[in-house]
Amino acid sequence: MSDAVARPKDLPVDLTLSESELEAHREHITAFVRSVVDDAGADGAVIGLSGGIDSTLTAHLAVEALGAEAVHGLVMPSDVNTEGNMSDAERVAEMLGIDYDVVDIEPIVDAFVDAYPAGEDHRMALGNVRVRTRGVLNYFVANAESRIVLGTGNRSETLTGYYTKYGDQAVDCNPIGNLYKRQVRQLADHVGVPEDLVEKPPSAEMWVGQTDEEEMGLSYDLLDAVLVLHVDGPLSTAATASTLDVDESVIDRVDELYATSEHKRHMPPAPDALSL
Ligand SMILES: Nc1ncnc2c1ncn2[C@@H]1O[C@H](COP(=O)(O)OP(=O)(O)OC[C@H]2O[C@@H]([n+]3cccc(C(=O)O)c3)[C@H](O)[C@@H]2O)[C@@H](O)[C@H]1O
Ligand SMILES: Nc1ncnc2c1ncn2[C@@H]1O[C@H](COP(=O)(O)OP(=O)(O)OP(=O)(O)O)[C@@H](O)[C@H]1O
Ligand SMILES: [Mg+2]
Repeated sequence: MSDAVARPKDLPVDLTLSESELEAHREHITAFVRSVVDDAGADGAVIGLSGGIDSTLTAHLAVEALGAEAVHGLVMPSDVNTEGNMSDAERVAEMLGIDYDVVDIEPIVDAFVDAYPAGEDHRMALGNVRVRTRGVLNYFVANAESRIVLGTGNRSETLTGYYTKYGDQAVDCNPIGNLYKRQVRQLADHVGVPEDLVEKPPSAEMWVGQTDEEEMGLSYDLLDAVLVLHVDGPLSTAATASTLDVDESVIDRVDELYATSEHKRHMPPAPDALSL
């Protein structure tokens, strides 16, 4: 694990949900998924399966909500995904008993690079193309099979903008969108997701070796604590830093992620109507 990741021990903020609270979230989320599908008049849902905890938990709850026959999984490997994650994604589909397809996205990504060769060496731009390509495939299936696209965004990602605009956030709903990352792990454990998947380090897998915590520079547990106390909560920068026993620069970093991602949490703006 990199030294650049701020990871204090024994954080004094406890996000742990009780068993009855976890059960309440489970029922609330499954009811939500059912109502989104019903209100849309859709026949079911489609979800991208990455082998990560967000998609694993969301797929699990979708099957509880809709039944396995109503959920279609897409496993979409690229050249930068590990085989372990892709086989975990297939394992999840098989465990849940859902239909799934494996679609290699690299030829599609290659077509984008052929169309715009100057982008090839831009790691982030190319990673975002991989993410957006999966979004296009999700909607291809959703349109053709009358399904809604299930997103897997959680509150920690939403508040930091840690997703690709019109990529993995291009979805019809985010069932786990109100849970901080730590609570995602807890709920996954509660509903019976295997421990190795619950404990796996989160990765966007947009390039080889990427991990969320290294890129953001702080652990999810610390990030979640700052979000709860300061971004969602009432504490000042100084009070949050003092409560968590971290440097104020950590809080500033989270504030910066929150502020610079504001545009991702809104519909694209247009000028005010001009009355002539
Ligand atoms: N102020 C502003 N107002 C309106 N639009 C603004 C803007 N600033 C940038 N933009 C637009 O947004 C674009 C940048 O946003 P975007 O394309 O999303 O790209 P960006 O935010 O630069 O990168 C995506 C971030 O999300 C992470 N990610 C992506 C996908 C999945 C996961 C995961 O956890 O699985 C994580 C990824 O590692 C990276 O840190 C700019 O090119 C511009 O078009
Ligand atoms: N190779 C892939 N195949 C299919 N879907 C993918 C793939 N990579 C990413 N996705 C989709 O994009 C979503 C966002 O990725 P993200 O990494 O945030 O979540 P995750 O992989 O489920 O969990 P973790 O944060 O633990 O890695 C995934 O939940 C999944 O729906
Ligand atoms: Mg992932």
